[in-house]
Amino acid sequence: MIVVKVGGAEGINYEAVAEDAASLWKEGVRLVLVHGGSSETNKVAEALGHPPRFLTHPNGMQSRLTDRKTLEIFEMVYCGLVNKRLVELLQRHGANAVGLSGLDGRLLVGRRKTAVKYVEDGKVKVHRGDYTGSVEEVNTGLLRLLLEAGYLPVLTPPALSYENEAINTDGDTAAAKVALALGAETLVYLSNVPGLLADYPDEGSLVREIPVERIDEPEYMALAQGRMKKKVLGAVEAVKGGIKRVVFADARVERPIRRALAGEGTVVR
Ligand SMILES: Nc1ncnc2c1ncn2[C@@H]1O[C@H](COP(=O)(O)OP(=O)(O)OP(=O)(O)O)[C@@H](O)[C@H]1O
Repeated sequence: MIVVKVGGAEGINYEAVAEDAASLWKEGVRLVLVHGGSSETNKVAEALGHPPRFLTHPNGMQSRLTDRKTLEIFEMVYCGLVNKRLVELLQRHGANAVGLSGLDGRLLVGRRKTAVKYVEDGKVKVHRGDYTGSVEEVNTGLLRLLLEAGYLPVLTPPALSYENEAINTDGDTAAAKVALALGAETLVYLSNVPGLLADYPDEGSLVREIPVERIDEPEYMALAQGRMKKKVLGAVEAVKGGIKRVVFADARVERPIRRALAGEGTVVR
């Protein structure tokens, strides 16, 4: 079983991702796709006159401020535009794909974080009423039902809170939870870069391998900084949880999944 998370940054070759996923599928490889949609969401939000806002948390991480209107725009893009684009392309390439959000059949359930701490002008403040949260449970029964019946699931945030509200949740973490819950051997993260870059955006600085047992060494700790911190630490956690390897690879190329499986990109194991 392979879980592939398709990032939502500019430049993703959806056609190539779908063609590759469908051909693997037809060869009998069991596959679940999870996708993002961040850059399209930003564009649609601008166009609808509700521009994106981001909060910087005390630990330096950033997240999208998600009020009710933002959540609705997020759903339009993730569950609508991006999910259906992938399902259509997969169907065109012969895979019987089914697109589902975390809400459908309680596929991804988690805790809503209504009060979010953020930093502004050097001060820690609290933003209330946010529709964000993290996935804690995956409905593997529903996923197995689909997989066993020959469908290719295409999953997207939002998740469902315990109070049955939609919550914006991080796609990378959701993909890791799905991979762990299904006992996948490989988790692939595709985005618009060749993998993890030690000196972003210099593509020549691609990190080929991160051995999890050496993550505490300064050379590897240095990689777990800024925007990449969540990705690196999330991958380490996934491997520690039982996934054999996590590969960060390029989604701008032909056959992106096969290349990742061949070890092109950053391999965390
Ligand atoms: N050190 C780094 N190595 C690689 N990529 C980096 C690094 N620092 C920042 N990035 C950026 O991180 C982004 C991660 O891509 P990804 O598509 O997963 O975005 P995302 O915001 O997680 O998308 P979504 O939330 O829609 O899934 C890339 O677009 C890349 O440009």
